[in-house]
Amino acid sequence: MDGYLIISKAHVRYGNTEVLRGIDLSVRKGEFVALLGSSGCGKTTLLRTLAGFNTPTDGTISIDGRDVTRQPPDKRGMALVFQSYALWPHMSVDQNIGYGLKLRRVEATAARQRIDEMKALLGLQALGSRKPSELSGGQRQRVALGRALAINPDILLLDEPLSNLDARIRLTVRHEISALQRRLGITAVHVTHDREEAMVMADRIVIMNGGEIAQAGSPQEVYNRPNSDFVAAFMGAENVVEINVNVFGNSIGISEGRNNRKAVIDRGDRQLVTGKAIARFRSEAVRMTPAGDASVSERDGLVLTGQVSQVSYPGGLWRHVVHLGETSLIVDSATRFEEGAAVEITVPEPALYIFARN
Ligand SMILES: Nc1ncnc2c1ncn2[C@@H]1O[C@H](COP(=O)(O)OP(=O)(O)OP(=O)(O)O)[C@@H](O)[C@H]1O
Repeated sequence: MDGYLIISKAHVRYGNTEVLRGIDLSVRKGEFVALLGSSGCGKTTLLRTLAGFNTPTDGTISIDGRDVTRQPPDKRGMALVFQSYALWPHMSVDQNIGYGLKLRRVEATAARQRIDEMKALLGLQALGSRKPSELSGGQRQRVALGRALAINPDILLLDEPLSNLDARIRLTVRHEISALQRRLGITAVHVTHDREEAMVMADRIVIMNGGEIAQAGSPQEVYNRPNSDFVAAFMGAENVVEINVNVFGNSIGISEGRNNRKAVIDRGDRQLVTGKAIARFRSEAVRMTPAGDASVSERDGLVLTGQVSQVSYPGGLWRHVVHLGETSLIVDSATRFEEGAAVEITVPEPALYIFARN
C-alpha cells in the first residue's frame, strides 16, 4: 500500500474483547480523513492506536515509511485535539499554546514568535492573557488547536473536537479547522459520529462498523454509492422495503409485490443475484403522485403504493408518513398530500440502493 500514514491489518484488544478487527487504511500526505461510525464501533480506539496510546496485538502502523507500531506517543510527530479542550485552567491562552514548546525546551524568543503566529492564525491575538474560564467554547477549542499546531506536527488527530460546541459555532469552527488544515497542508484524521460534519470537512470518509471498515471513499462516493445495506442506512437512506429481483444482463427486473408495481431498471454496478432483496432510499429522493397516475411507467424506477397517514412541515418540503402494509416510509414532497390520500412513490434508479437479503 502506498501512502503517508499506513495502518496495516491492525487488531486491537481490550482484555478479551477484540475492538479493532483487522484495519487496513492508507492516508495520503495532506489528506483529511474522517472516521465515521456509531457509538462503540472503534473510532476512538483507532485514533488512540495511531497516537500510540494503544498497541495493536497484530498489524503495523507506519509514517512516511517508518514503522512506528511500538513507538511511544511523543516520538510519532502527531498532535491530538480532544472533545474536552483539556486546557490548563490556571494558565493563560499564551501559556496553553506554548505548553508543548516548553516541554520540548524551545528557546524563549522562538517560542514567543510561534505563540504569536498561532494566535494570528486562529484569530486569538487579543486574548493572550485570558484564562480558559474567560473564553467561549469556540475560543477554547481554537486555543486547543493552537496548542496542538504550535509544535508543528506532521499529523493532526482530532477526536470529536466540536461536539461540545453549540450548533451554530460548530458550523463556523468546522470550516475554520478544515481551511487551516488545507492551508498548512497537514495530514489529519478526524473522529466524528456526525455525518454532515464528516461530509463537509473530509477528503475521504471511512465508515466503521463493529471494529471493521465498512466503506472508505470520497463524501460523494459513500453518499451516492454505498456498498452495503449498513452504509446506505448510515448515510441516510432510511426508507426500506423488501422486494424480489430478477437479474438479467444489464437489467434488474423488480417483480410485482403487494405494495409495488413491476419494474425494470438498469443494473449499474449493483452486485446482485436473483432473489429476495432490500431496497433503500432517502425521503427526499422520490416523486410522490396520486395513486393510479397513468404517466408513471415501469421504466421510471421502483413504484410503491401506499396511504398517507401523517403530514408535517419541517421547512422547505412537506414531510409525509406513508403506510405500505406494515411498513411505513417518510417521504418529502414539494406538494402537500392530505392524510388518508392514496399515493404512489416513484424511486428513480440512481436513488435506489438494492442489496441481497440473506
Ligand atoms: N479502556 C477500555 N477497556 C475496555 N473496553 C473499552 C475501553 N475503551 C473502549 N472500550 C470498548 O471498545 C469499544 C470501542 O470503543 P471506542 O471508544 O473506540 O468507540 P467509538 O466508536 O469511539 O465510540 P464513541 O462514538 O461512543 O466514542 C466499545 O465497545 C467500548 O466499550
